[in-house]
Amino acid sequence: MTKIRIAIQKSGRLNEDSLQILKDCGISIDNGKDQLKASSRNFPMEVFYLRNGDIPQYLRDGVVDIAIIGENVLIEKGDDIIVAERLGFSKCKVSLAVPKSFKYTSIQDFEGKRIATSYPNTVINYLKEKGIKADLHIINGSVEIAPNIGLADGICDIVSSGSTLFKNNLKEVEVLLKSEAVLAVSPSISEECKDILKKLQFRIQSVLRARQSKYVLLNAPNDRLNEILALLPGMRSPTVLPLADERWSSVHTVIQKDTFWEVIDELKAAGAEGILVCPIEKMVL
Ligand SMILES: Nc1ncnc2c1ncn2[C@@H]1O[C@H](COP(=O)(O)OP(=O)(O)OP(=O)(O)O)[C@@H](O)[C@H]1O
Ligand SMILES: O=P(O)(O)OC[C@H]1O[C@H](OP(=O)(O)OP(=O)(O)O)[C@H](O)[C@@H]1O
Ligand SMILES: [Mg+2]
Repeated sequence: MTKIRIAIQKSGRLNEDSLQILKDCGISIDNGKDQLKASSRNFPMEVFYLRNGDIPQYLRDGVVDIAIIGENVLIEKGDDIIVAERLGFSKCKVSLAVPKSFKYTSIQDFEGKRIATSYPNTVINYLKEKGIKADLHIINGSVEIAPNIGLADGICDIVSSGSTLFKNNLKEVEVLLKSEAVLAVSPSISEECKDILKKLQFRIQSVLRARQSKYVLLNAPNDRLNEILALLPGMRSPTVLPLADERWSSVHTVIQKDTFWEVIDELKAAGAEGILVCPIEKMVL
């Protein structure tokens, strides 16, 4: 039986969330400690645990069919590789930063300067677009320390909370790209694996949709029901059920997690009571 070969990060920031999304898709993986390859018991899938930075090459060579990888790494090393899904975790930016004391005015300030980075292609392409020439100093980690030890005038690296920049007396001056974990596909994926990928994407989409939504139940006084319903954008329209007390109804619907607090305040103001907000496990449209 054909199995789709998926690469996920062996250890690091993407590992746990990558395994979690597969688990939420109902895919169980037999995972022996220190195993570099594992199989699923209930889905035609083989998992390869690899370094994030090596994954674009494995996709290109067809050693794996798909991968969960930081989009920033794909942009740096695999712009020929297709993104099938954006997965919504490991969100970060790739940015240029300079010492706080540097009076930065524009990208022109990087002309002739030394930039330390682990993302040379990303930096070169960005500077080329802006017509700037700079010297790149390629290092694999602890990039933020480079200006403090006299190795570079500025850096280009991942920024998330900004605390690493802050601790190293640096400030972000240009955002080159925004990234998140993505499901990437090998250019040489077989037709059989494409069918398995379709099934996986269907599951991933249901999981991601559910993660973004909440199931809301509330009691509404009938004389203000229309006002309350107008506040609730449901999947189709809210479900309204009569309560034993005929002056009240029970309203069920799904709302976006992001709009949750705003809507809740408005619902309370409109007379809703006993509001329950529940997580949703899967959401199939
Ligand atoms: N601080 C952060 N906040 C959010 N996402 C991040 C952060 N740092 C890295 N990432 C994302 O997670 C990915 C993996 O980062 P991590 O530091 O675990 O691995 P790495 O050392 O770059 O890769 P490798 O697996 O090749 O050793 C990055 O490519 C990026 O997409
Ligand atoms: O803006 P922040 O929230 O501080 O995150 C940014 C930092 O996170 C990453 O490093 P990581 O912790 O993964 O260490 P690494 O250099 O060993 O990969 C990245 O390389 C930055 O240094
Ligand atoms: Mg890192």
